[in-house]
Amino acid sequence: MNVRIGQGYDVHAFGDGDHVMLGGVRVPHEHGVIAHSDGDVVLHALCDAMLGALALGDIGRHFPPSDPRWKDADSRTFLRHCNALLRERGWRVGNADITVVCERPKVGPHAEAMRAVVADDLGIALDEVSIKATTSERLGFTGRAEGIAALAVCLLVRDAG
Ligand SMILES: Nc1ccn([C@@H]2O[C@H](COP(=O)(O)O)[C@@H](O)[C@H]2O)c(=O)n1
Ligand SMILES: C[C@@]1(CO)OP(=O)(O)OP(=O)(O)OC[C@H]1O
Repeated sequence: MNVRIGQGYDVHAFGDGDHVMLGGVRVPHEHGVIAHSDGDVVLHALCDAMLGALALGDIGRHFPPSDPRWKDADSRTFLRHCNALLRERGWRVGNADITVVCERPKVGPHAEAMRAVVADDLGIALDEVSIKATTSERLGFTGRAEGIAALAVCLLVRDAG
């Protein structure tokens, strides 16, 4: 079996609003995020990890922020597109591990729903998707609750043939 590895990172600043989208799940919060799309840092970081594993560029190359088609877009559209790019090349995500960094909102209560969305969109098993969270102990921009960040690592697998 052939394998590839990729990593991704995304940040969005908090702004006006009453929820954030995380892993395709609407999470109530006292702020929204400032973004061209729905600003889902979990899915953006994961897309970048998947694209990076095959050296296919980054999310901004595939979905330019200058393109009005992606205004307020559902980031699951990006995830499914990236997954299709891998699948048509014979690859699939073997597993993905994602960490969300923010003081608030609490991610834990929503993590299982996020895992289910990601596993469904990638067509992989639930136990192949991990979503974790940490604060940054009130340090830095996440610690001051100015924004939210996510880091993703994924392994791609392909049957040797
Ligand atoms: N936004 C967050 C941040 C953290 N958690 C959960 O709390 C645990 C402790 O966080 P520390 O930063 O103090 O280590 C962490 O392991 C998560 O389980 C969370 O759900 N949402
Ligand atoms: C997702 C895109 C879509 O236009 O815009 P944003 O929602 O602003 O998110 P970002 O993480 O900055 O990635 C760039 C773009 O691809």
